[in-house]
Order: sequence, then C-alpha cells, then structure tokens
Amino acid sequence: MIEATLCFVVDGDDVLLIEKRRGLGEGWYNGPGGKLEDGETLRECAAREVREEVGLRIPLEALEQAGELTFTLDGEVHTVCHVFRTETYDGEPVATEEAHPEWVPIEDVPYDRMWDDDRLWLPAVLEGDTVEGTFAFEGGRPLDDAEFVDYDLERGASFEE
Ligand SMILES: Nc1nc2c([nH]c(=O)n2[C@H]2C[C@H](O)[C@@H](COP(=O)(O)OP(=O)(O)OP(=O)(O)O)O2)c(=O)[nH]1
Repeated sequence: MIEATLCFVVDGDDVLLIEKRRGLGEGWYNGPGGKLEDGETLRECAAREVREEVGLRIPLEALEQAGELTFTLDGEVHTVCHVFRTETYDGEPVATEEAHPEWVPIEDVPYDRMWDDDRLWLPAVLEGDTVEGTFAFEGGRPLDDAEFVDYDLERGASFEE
C-alpha cells in the first residue's frame, strides 16, 4: 500500500495546479504531491513535494488537513492519499522536470483533464470543507489506466493529527 499526499495552495479565487510531466497521472492536472518517504510526517511530505515540484515554501503549521482518500484497485487498497489545503506560501511557482504549475480560477478547475474522481471531492476541499472517501478502480495496473467504477464519500470528516 502506498501512502501519499496532495496539497492545494489557494490564493484568493485561484488554486495552484500542476500539469504532471511524468509518473502516475502524467499529462493530467493535479495538486503537487507524492509518496511519503521513510521517517517523515504527512505534513513534511506535503511541504517537501510542493517545494520539489513547484519551488514554493509552506510552513508546516499552515497546512490544513482537508481529506483522506483511499484508492482501491481490483478490490485491494492501492494508495491512501492525505489531502492538505493552505493559503500560506512563500515564493513564486516555477516549472520543474516533474510539474508545470498554473494558477487556475477555482470556478474553472479542468476536471475533464484530471483523475475521474476529483470532481467528486475537490470542490469541497477548495471550499474549505473536509472529505473522507473510498474510490474503487478496476482493470489492473497502473492505477491511471484503470477504470473508476464506484465510490463512497463523506463531507465534514475530522482527522487525527
Ligand atoms: N487528484 C488525484 N490524485 C491521485 C489520485 N490517485 C493518486 O494516486 N493520486 C495522487 C497521489 C500522489 O500524490 C500522486 C502519485 O504519486 P507520485 O507523484 O509520487 O507518483 P509517481 O509515479 O510520479 O512517483 P515518483 O516517481 O514521483 O515517486 O497521485 C486520484 O484519483 N486523484
């Protein structure tokens, strides 16, 4: 099972998305994020991924826990993804080998160029709500080639630190 984070940086009416240039979800829009490394906390992972992928610095205490998403593939847990939201950052986004950053109006988030499940939970996260859900994919690896078939989603979730 993979443990990963995603981080959505909100500035006024805009959110910072990346066009992912390699790896899982290549060519799609997402928030910066990636896999948890040994010995780091979820917040450290989220801040590191934002720094590595788009060059922004985020104080750990400014990261709000906004979601816990479980992705299953053919009936088994594939990834648990911890979603963070923040309005605090330092620096300007820069493109890297991994990601092309883009400020996008929250009203115009390109859900047709994102993972199929994102339209179900990301609007709530961008409104400042919290979500907890399970999203079922079928059809074999890799996850981004599998078909999104079912989900269970709750808003207003609370998380243990
Ligand atoms: N928005 C969204 N993100 C997802 C979904 N499924 C899923 O794994 N992700 C996220 C979790 C991670 O942040 C990211 C994949 O991790 P990653 O970026 O480390 O993957 P990678 O294959 O590029 O790995 P790496 O070489 O960079 O370590 O995609 C989904 O359905 N929606």
